[in-house]
Formats: sequence, structure tokens, C-alpha cells
Amino acid sequence: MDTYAIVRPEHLNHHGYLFGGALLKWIDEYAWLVASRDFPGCTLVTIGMDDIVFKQRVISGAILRFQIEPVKKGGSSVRYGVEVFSDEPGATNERHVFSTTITFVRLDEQGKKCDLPAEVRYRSLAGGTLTA
Ligand SMILES: CC(=O)SCCNC(=O)CCNC(=O)[C@H](O)C(C)(C)COP(=O)(O)OP(=O)(O)OC[C@H]1O[C@@H](n2cnc3c(N)ncnc32)[C@H](O)[C@@H]1OP(=O)(O)O
Repeated sequence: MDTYAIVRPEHLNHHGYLFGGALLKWIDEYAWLVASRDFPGCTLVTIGMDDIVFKQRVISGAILRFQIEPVKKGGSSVRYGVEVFSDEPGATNERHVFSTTITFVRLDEQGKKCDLPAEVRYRSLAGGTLTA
């Protein structure tokens, strides 16, 4: 599933480029939204994000596309792949700027981890099922 954000001046660091923390906040929030729609009724929290490496600068005015898809479901956890692309002012093609995976864990009412449902229809996937 794709979601979008626009980079505004308040998202920039003091060098004038996108602040990495702003990007991670979007990823955490958007991936959580996608996961929560895939697992309705479940309380999900972020346990980890992998391979945080910023190799591409992003400028103000860029439209970011976050491509978020489930990659693996475990017992209590589910991992999503996140690819971020940037459409910058004046450019005609989007550019790949960031990649990570983020994992969520289901909590019960006591705040302890618990198993995810065995059967899942992923609303974020066209076919609704995870093939991997
Ligand atoms: C949307 C948000 O921003 S939420 C706010 C930020 N997140 C939080 O506050 C969560 C704080 N963390 C916690 O409360 C606890 O770690 C809990 C309850 C989520 C999990 O309890 P733990 O004892 O740490 O669980 P445990 O180590 O057994 O791991 C639970 C699952 O996460 C997986 N996991 C553990 N560490 C990692 C990691 N670094 N990366 C990916 N997955 C991991 C495990 O493999 C396991 O998955 P499985 O059940 O599918 O096999």
C-alpha cells in the first residue's frame, strides 16, 4: 500500500535537507497504520526498525511515496518492508531514497505479547495473502 507526505521547511535539518528523524517518524506512523488495517482489532506496537542508513538527501518540496508491504508474519510479530521514493520539484522521475523493515508486536490487554490471528486477509495487498 502506498501513502504520501510532502517535505516542508519544518521537516528540514539545519543543513537544509530532510531531517532523518522526520522520515523515521513518518515510517513508524504510516507502517503502523497499514499494519493496524491488516490486523483489525489488534493492539500493535513497534519493536524494531532495521538498517537505518541515510544515503540520499531529500529537499524541501519533495513529495515522498512510502511503499509499505507485509513481508513476514511470525507468532506475535509481523514485519513490513518500507521503500521510500522522492518526487522532487522540477524532476520528472521519482528517486529511491530510503529502505527499511519495521516490525510490530501484538499486545494483549495486560500489555504482554500475544499471538496474531492465524488467518489474515491483508488489506494492504492486492491478493490479500502473503506468499513468502
Ligand atoms: C507504534 C509505536 O510507535 S509503539 C511505541 C514504541 N514501542 C513500544 O513501546 C514497545 C515496547 N516494547 C515492549 O513492550 C516489549 O518489547 C513487547 C511487549 C512488545 C515484546 O516483549 P518482549 O519480551 O520484548 O518480546 P520478545 O523478545 O519475545 O519478542 C516478541 C516478538 O518480537 C520479535 N522481535 C524481538 N526483537 C526484535 C527485533 N529487534 N526486531 C524485530 N523483531 C523482534 C520476536 O522475534 C518475537 O516475534 P514472534 O513472536 O513472531 O516470534
